[in-house]
Amino acid sequence: MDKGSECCPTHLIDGDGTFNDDGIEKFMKEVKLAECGLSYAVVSIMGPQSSGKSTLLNHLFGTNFREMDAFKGRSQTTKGIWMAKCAGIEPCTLVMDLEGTDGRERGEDDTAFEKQSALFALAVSDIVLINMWCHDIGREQAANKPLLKTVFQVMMRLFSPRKTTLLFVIRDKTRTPLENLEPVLREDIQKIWDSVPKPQAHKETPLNEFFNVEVVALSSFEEKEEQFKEQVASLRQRFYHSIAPGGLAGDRRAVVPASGFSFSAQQIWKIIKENKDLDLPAHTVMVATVRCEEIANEKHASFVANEDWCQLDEAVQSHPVPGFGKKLSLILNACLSEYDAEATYFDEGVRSAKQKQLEEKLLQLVLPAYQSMLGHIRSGTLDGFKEAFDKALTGGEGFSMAARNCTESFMTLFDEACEDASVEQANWDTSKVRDKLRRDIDARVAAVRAAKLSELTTLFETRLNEALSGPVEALLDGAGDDTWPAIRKLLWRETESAVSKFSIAISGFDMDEQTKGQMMANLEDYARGVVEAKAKEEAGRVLIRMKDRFSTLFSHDSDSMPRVWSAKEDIRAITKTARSASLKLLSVMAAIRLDDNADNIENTLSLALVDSRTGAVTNKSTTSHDPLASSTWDEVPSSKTLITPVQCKSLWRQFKAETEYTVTQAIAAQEASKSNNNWLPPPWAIFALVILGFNEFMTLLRNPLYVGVIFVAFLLIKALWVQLDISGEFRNGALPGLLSLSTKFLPTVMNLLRKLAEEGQMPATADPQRNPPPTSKSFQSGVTNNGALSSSGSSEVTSTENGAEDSSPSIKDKMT
Ligand SMILES: Nc1nc2c(ncn2[C@@H]2O[C@H](COP(=O)(O)OP(=O)(O)OP(=O)(O)O)[C@@H](O)[C@H]2O)c(=O)[nH]1
Repeated sequence: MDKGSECCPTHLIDGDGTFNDDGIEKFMKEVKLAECGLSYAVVSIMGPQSSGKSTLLNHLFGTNFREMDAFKGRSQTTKGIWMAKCAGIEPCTLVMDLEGTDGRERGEDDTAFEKQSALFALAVSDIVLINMWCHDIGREQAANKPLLKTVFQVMMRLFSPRKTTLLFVIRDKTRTPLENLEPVLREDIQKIWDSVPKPQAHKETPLNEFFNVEVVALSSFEEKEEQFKEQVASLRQRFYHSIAPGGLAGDRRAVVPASGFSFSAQQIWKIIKENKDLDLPAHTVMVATVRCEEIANEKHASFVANEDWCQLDEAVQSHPVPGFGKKLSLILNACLSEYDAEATYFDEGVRSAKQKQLEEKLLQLVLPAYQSMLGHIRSGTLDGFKEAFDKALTGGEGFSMAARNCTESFMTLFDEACEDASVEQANWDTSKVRDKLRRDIDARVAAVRAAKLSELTTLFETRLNEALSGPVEALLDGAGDDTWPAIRKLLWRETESAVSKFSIAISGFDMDEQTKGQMMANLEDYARGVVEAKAKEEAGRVLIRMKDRFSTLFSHDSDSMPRVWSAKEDIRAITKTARSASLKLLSVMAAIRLDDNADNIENTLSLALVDSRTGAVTNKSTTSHDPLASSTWDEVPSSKTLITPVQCKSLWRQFKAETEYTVTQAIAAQEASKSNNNWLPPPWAIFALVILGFNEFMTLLRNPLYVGVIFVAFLLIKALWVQLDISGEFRNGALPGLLSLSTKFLPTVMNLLRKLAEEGQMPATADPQRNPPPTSKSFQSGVTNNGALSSSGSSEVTSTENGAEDSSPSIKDKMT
């Protein structure tokens, strides 16, 4: 017999009924029971004390249970329950050596432990060996009868018990063949079965529904050791593949997977100790629940510590991980597969429920990482969209087309990326993230659209501003009858052109007609606004413009040459024309006329401010009705009024006051011109003088002395004329001129004579070469010097001289 490798038996339950938790765990690890799944069997042996049970097990299974020393006498060696692994038997077979029954050590009445251990053995074992002496068969007082009774009684306490094989091992068989012994034994067993009180449900249940009864007889180990060993070797064969169909083991209902064996045994013993009934199927579920839970927790913990998962989790915090879904699914699958592999033999319902729980727990654990991944995908897609959209717009693609194409392609990219990130085990919904992305993309499109439209609007507004401001200003500057029609024409033309170009420019923005119409209307309004603003601006400068226009027309003739206020100029008519032109300007500036509505402003103004019959300004304050005493014009809305009637009146008054001086100056200049030009006698008098004075004139010409005297007299008179500023004195009238001259005449003559005397004395005292005698030229310059001297002595004279120069160029001409 091949005993294989022996290992030390473990004391599973001690004599006091204490379960050896640590011992069984250690034992399970030693024999690697957890790896066996359902491929293991449990055998236990019961029987009277010192009936050679340990001896049989050691020979049968190659175990190392303590045997009683034959030479020391029959006393109890096995206390409680021991467990060992059978050597060299497949599948893995565990064997339990139970404390012998009927022991003197516990006393006659202490059968509690016997019952408990019997129930434990029946609950845990597939095969129960019942060791009995051959000579007990058929005996009324057989040692194993109470044992069998106990076995059958406790069997009733197992709900839906598994069918256990009871292998009766008849020890020290006699010459009586087994064929004769077995029926007697079975009869004994049946009798005991019948005598056992059963619950109502099992009153009629036959023995073979609970037990497979097998019988084997062995020779005495002590007397016929060789035969004993041979028979044991033969019996051992029956334990090979005991759990296979038709094997020695009973049915395998409610069998606990090997990894749950220790826990199951522990719980069964606990229940037995508490003297409760043992519901094996419920127990199996309980064991499965606990074990599956344990396995699931172990797998969860190992997943948390899994290196691949940790790396993936860390990576996804900072950046998107390509193939995230596949990688995570693989790690999850590996973990769940490990769970399945370990929990596979436990109750199906419990196992799958726990697997689901584990899966949920794991998915809960990885959810934040998945969400991070989705966040990366969303933000990455949005960034990509922005870039592609901007590029498409820069590349000249139409706005709507670019928005649609980019949106579609990037939503598809998002869906693909989500697919790549999706975890096989989870059915997570990405619609919320997708919706958010869609909203972000739409918001971006809307923002870009608003910016582009605003850009376009600003561009067209700037163009309109440039196209309208200058020309409108120029048109208003030359205010006339055609000003507003021309402005209207300009406005219409520029607006039409701008609106049609704007319409083409915004056609790519896929806008509804209403919005489009509104935008074009806004542009039109803007154009009108530009014109109106310009008109307002010009209206603010109307007084300056009026004065400019007045002075331009007043001071320049029809050829734009500066006027000389000679006598022939009609100042009154010129003033009237210039004022009318200024009034025209005022009437043009008074209101905005972009709507081609006729108004009566010009007429009202000219009637109210200029009296056409007399050409003089009418003083309306004296009349009963003043059409300008109003703040609105008839037929002109106040929004279109630039200068109200009252303001016009006030402006006109100011204008008049400020231009009056110019007119006065002109009149004065003309008067001066007239008086300057009147010093010569009339032509007929000159003609008469020539005719009548011809003889005297000829006499003078014939006598050079006369000519010299006349010349000196002329010079003297001329000097006096200049000194006395005779033309200047008479400018203010004849009488004031005569009075002024009468007071100045004598001193001036005296002064002249004194100068002449001084000049006459000089040749006698001075070097005649350095001071030559005065010639006619030096005398003339002396006159000039006198004038200069006089000017230094009398500012009045200087101003008079200057005045003469200014007002009478003819005098100047004569002087030169
Ligand atoms: N007559 C007889 N004696 C045997 C046989 N086998 C073993 N013995 C003897 O019986 C005595 C008890 O043997 P164990 O194997 O210790 O018996 P046990 O039933 O395990 O004893 P406990 O564990 O104390 O209940 C030993 O002295 C053995 O030599 C047998 O087949 N026939």
